[in-house]
Amino acid sequence: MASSISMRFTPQALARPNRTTPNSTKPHKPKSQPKTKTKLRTASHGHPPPYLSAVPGGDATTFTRLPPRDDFSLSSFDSPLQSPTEVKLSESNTATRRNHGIERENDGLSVEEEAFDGYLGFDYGKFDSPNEVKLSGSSRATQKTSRSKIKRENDRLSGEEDVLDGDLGFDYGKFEVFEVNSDSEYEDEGGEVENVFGGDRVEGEEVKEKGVPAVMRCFDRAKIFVKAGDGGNGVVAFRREKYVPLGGPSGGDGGRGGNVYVEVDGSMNSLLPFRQNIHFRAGRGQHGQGKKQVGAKGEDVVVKVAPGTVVRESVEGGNGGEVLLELLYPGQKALLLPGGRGGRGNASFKSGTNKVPKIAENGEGGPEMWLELELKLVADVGIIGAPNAGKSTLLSVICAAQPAIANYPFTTLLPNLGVVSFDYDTTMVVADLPGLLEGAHRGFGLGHEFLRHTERCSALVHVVDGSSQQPEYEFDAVRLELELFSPELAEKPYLVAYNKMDLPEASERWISFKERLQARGIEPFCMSAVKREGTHEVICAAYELVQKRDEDNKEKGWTDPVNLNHVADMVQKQRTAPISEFKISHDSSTNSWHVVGSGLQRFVQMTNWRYIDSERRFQHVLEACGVYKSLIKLGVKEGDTVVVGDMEMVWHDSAGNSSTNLRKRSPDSIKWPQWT
Ligand SMILES: Nc1nc2c(ncn2[C@@H]2O[C@H](COP(=O)(O)OP(=O)(O)OP(=O)(O)O)[C@@H](O)[C@H]2O)c(=O)[nH]1
Ligand SMILES: [Mg+2]
Repeated sequence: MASSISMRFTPQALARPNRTTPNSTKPHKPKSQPKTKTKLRTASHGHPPPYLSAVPGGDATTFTRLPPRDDFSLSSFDSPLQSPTEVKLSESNTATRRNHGIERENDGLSVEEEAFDGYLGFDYGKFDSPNEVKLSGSSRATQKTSRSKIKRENDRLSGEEDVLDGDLGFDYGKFEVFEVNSDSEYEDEGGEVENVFGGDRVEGEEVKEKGVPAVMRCFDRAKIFVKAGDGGNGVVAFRREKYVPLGGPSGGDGGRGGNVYVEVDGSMNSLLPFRQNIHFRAGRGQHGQGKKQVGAKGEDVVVKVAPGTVVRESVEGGNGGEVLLELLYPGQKALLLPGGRGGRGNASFKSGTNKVPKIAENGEGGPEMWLELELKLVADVGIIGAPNAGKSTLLSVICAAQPAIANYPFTTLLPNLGVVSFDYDTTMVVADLPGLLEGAHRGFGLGHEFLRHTERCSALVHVVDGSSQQPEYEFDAVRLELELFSPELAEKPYLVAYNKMDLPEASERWISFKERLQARGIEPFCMSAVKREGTHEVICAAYELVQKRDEDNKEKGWTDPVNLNHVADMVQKQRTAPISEFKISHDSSTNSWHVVGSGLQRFVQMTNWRYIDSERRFQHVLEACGVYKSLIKLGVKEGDTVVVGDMEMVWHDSAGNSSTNLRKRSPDSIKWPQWT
């Protein structure tokens, strides 16, 4: 390819969520946000507890730590003086959470908040005073969802009032953060240890891990509910026509329920649309009608996802269950859940022995499940490194991508993709990831959230900031974070690119850095991304690693999973489970017997108890598949409760006519199966 393409997950995309549902075919209509004015409630009475009193001196490190993620709920938010605000993914306006008043007084520290909007970004560039926290934000007036005021007074500094243009997410663009010491804890004047960012942190307790704010989580993770359509019911009908006596049964079958598909939409680059729409239900089949008319099929539902989406079964309390699908390429379409079969009408039950059947089935229930979607970038090479190392600069000089570059950490908040073209045939996708901090695995910074995107990369380029105080320490810290995140990731082939060689401090340290790494068996590269020197060598070496990896994979016989419909196949297999496969368990305390088997369960669910013949058929099937025999063998007694599927029945020892052993309880006590 002569020209390079670049894709970028723009923060603006977060600020203006796409309101179209993934399965919608309607053109996108921007909806105006409701103008909710959220006035900040400040604790104006009395003095709130001191925020910080004194900052003990700490050893300066080359790393600047971000506060733990708990700071997204500043202690003032947790204050009992203020009404708690619930944040839900479904809420389009997340700004309400952030627009609560903050008022603190403190002897040693002033905290000033103006606005939270836009997206996450720490500005360490304005890193003035070691004991001052400033939170301020520029107004990104794309969606003025709410306006709030934060007034802050301080014993030393006069308060300042600012109007918030509440938007999605934080704008840390002008977020000035003081250098916190290693534990984000400070001793106040009384000598007590206090958590800077509020919360009930107990000494020695692990730093609470928290995800990024909802708006960012939605970018690459989502939880959705899918349900295939139920089948339509069959009906009992008889042909009535002039001059046609005894027209016979003519009840039609119900229609099949709609299927649930998952399709890769090349135009999507995030899972953000799932913020608005998380329930996907296929239509149910129509009921059958007289004249042997079969019900119409239910409408299918197509869940559209971005390329690189991993679909997992959601496990309660777990971190995602088994991987069901990995959808990498646009156009891939998987049948996930097939709709339920339509119930048969009485025309289908006509036989030589029963010419006037008064029986019809319910439609089969459509399966349903909660899914966890995770978007992983499909990149060949991932650029990793500490914040401000020059990762984005490297991406910008090797391809046409134009990521934001600035001289402060966390310029890159979301991964940037770029396509590097070597010649017409050879291209390579490179991802520039947000910077990694020491402690990232415990939730510091942003980079950790995006590390999983590198799981698909064949190789990593580790950019080291040569101008930092201790480049080797920086290198080791990032490597350690990789290992802590995932040992497999740390085993990926990588190369080290020592950057900013144009700066004298970097070139001075290069020789010692190189020698130390060589002693460890690593051959580092040096480059100046800004001057485009040495970058070509780095990227060519990365390409070689990618090629080598691909060849290794080919040798191992690695292939993409071909059958995308295997979940649907599994469902179908379960459906065809023979009715004679069941297990019986006995509860002696209640004298009840539970007959469990997926074939039987399905049979009970599809039995329409409104028709007398249905019950007769039910008894007959239970006898034929050996349930009666097994129960008698296990010692069932007169009056015992027998639960088959959802149906509760009572056992009667009736000699001779064994087919009526199981009878429904008196109408009041019957527990009817739930179909809806
Ligand atoms: N002198 C010099 N400066 C560089 C070089 N490469 C990058 N920079 C500067 O370093 C600063 C940070 O560069 P970025 O590319 O934004 O760094 P990054 O690693 O993407 O940073 P984050 O996205 O915040 O993690 C910018 O001011 C760049 O101009 C280089 O080779 N020489
Ligand atoms: Mg960057």
